[in-house]
Amino acid sequence: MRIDVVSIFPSYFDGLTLSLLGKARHTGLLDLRVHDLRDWTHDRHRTVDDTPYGGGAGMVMKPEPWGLALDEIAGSDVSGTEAPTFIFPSPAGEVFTQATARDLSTRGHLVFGCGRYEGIDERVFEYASGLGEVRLISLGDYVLNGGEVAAMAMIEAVGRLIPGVVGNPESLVEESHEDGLLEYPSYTKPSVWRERAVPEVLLSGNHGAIAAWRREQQIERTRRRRPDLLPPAEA
Ligand SMILES: COc1cccc(Cn2ccc3ccc(-c4cc(N)[nH]n4)cc32)c1
Repeated sequence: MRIDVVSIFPSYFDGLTLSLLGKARHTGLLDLRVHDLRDWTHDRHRTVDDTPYGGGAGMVMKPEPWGLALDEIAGSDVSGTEAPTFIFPSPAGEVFTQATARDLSTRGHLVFGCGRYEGIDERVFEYASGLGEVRLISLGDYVLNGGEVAAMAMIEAVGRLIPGVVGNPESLVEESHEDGLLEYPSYTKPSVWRERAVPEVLLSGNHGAIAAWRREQQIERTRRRRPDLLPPAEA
């Protein structure tokens, strides 16, 4: 998979050289390219923003640099297999879920456009829809200062689903949200820690009992913390 990121703060993404995604980049499983939007400006001050038409507080990101950036990135996709999917983090977008991550992980080329200020000129999204699918995606119902943190989270959630990135694919199945429920509690040695013992069933070697206990824990946790996720049968 190829992922391009466009931002006025490209160093935000230095963290993606570490750990599993860093390894995936090194082995070629993930082709991640980070771009500075100011590279597509042509004035002395490398201007990317201006005042909003209609008035209002703050500044809006100018469409010209974005149009040049998206044209170059979309045009550089030599695989030519499919058009890129453009993802713009936005407080006004669809909410990102594990299902969104699974969907995006099946695509060949993602382009993340990270806005700042009060957002990006709306015509950029309209223009990008002529280059590929456009998705405005929110990380959740809270306000960030820009799209970079949201893009980092989405890139990690999508990147780890690429076959080969996470060593043991089984670990992708049993985790929270994969089966719609929150994951069960985990324990490791020592079996007693500060007078707190590991649940006996986990030491029993009875795999059927362990699986049943874990499922019950998932349902109980989901009922307590995220009743909205409970399937009707378990409500
Ligand atoms: C109402 O508050 C805002 C209205 C407009 C713009 C901004 C700041 N901002 C600029 C670009 C940008 C991209 C994403 C997000 C964002 C995503 C999520 N889940 N929260 N916030 C916020 C962004 C704040």
